[in-house]
Amino acid sequence: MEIVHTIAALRERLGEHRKAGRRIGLVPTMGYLHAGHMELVSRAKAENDVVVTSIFVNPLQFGANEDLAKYPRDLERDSAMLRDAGVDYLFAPGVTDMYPRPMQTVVDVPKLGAELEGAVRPGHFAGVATVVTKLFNIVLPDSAYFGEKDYQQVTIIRRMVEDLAQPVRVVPVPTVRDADGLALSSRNVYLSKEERAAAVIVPKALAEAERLYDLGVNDPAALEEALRAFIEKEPLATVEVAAVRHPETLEPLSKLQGQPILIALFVRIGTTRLLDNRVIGRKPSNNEKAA
Ligand SMILES: Nc1ncnc2c1ncn2[C@@H]1O[C@H](COP(=O)(O)OP(=O)(O)OP(=O)(O)O)[C@@H](O)[C@H]1O
Ligand SMILES: CC(C)(CO)[C@@H](O)C(=O)[O-]
Ligand code: BAL
Repeated sequence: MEIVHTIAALRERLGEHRKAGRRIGLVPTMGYLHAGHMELVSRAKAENDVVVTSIFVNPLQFGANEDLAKYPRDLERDSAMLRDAGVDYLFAPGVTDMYPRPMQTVVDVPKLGAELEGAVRPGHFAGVATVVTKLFNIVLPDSAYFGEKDYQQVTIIRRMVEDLAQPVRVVPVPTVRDADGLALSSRNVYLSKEERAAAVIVPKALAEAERLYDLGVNDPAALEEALRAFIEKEPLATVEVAAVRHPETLEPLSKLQGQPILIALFVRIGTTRLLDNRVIGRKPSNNEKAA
C-alpha cells in the first residue's frame, strides 16, 4: 500500500491504472478506523481491481462549536489496518492539500440536507457533498462505498450523483454493530464506561419502533413520541431527532399503512452524538418470502 498526500500524486498513480482498464473503488472516511470502515473496504476489494481509501477530517462539514479539533486521529494505526486489508492507496491529504484556497464553490442538496441531522447541524451536508464531489473528481472511481449508519448521507450522495450525472456507482453498505447492537462509530471512543452502557438504548429503540409498527401503531407522531419517551427513560440520553420518515425523500409521513418507513435517531449520550436508523416494514423480497 502506498500513502499519498497530494492530489497531483494520486492522480498520477491512478491514471496508470485507468489506462490499463482497471476498476477503481473509493472508500471515503475520516479515519480512526473500525470494523464498520473495514466492511466498506472489503466490499470495495471484492468488486474492484484497485482500492483507494481516503482519510480526511473535512473542516467544511463541522459547525463552529463541533468537535473538529478533538476528532480522534491515528494515522499510523489506520494505515496498518488498511495495509493488512490489501488496500492499494491511502489518500491522506492535509487541509491545505485539499483546500489550497478558501473554497468558493459549494455542492448542496438543500432539501434533503435540511432534514433530520441537517436541522441540528446546519451546513453539514453541503460540506459533505462538496468534499465527496472533490474526492470523486480526484479519484474518478468506478464505485464508491458508504455506510448505511449514515443513512441521510448516503441518500444525499445518491441524489447528488443522479442530479449531476456524476459517473460513479454509489454502494450502500449495511451497518456493522457491536455485540449489544450499538452501531460502530469513531465517536464511540468519547463515551465513558457508564455512557457506553447507556448507549445501548439507541439500537433498543430501533427494535421498539419495529415492535410498535408491527403492533399496528399507524400515527407517525405517536410513534415518534413513544420513541422519544422510550429513549429518555435512560437518564444519560437526550433525543435530538427521533423521526419517522419516507425512506427516499426523508419527508414526514401523514399516515402509516404498512409501507416501508425510515426510523432515524440522533441521540446525545452525555455530550456525544450517536446516529442510528432502520428501515422497517419492507415487503419481503423474492429471496425472503415467508414459508
Ligand atoms: N458501523 C458502521 N457500519 C458500516 N459503515 C460505517 C459504520 N460506521 C461508519 N461507517 C461508514 O464509514 C464511512 C466513514 O465514516 P466516518 O469516518 O465518519 O466514521 P464514523 O464511525 O461514522 O465516524 P463518526 O463517529 O464521526 O460518525 C461512512 O460512509 C460511514 O457511513
Ligand atoms: C463521507 C465523508 C468521508 C466525507 O467527509 C464523511 O462524511 C464520513 O466519514 O462519513
Ligand atoms: N457523518 C459522519 C461524519 C460527520 O459526522 O461529520
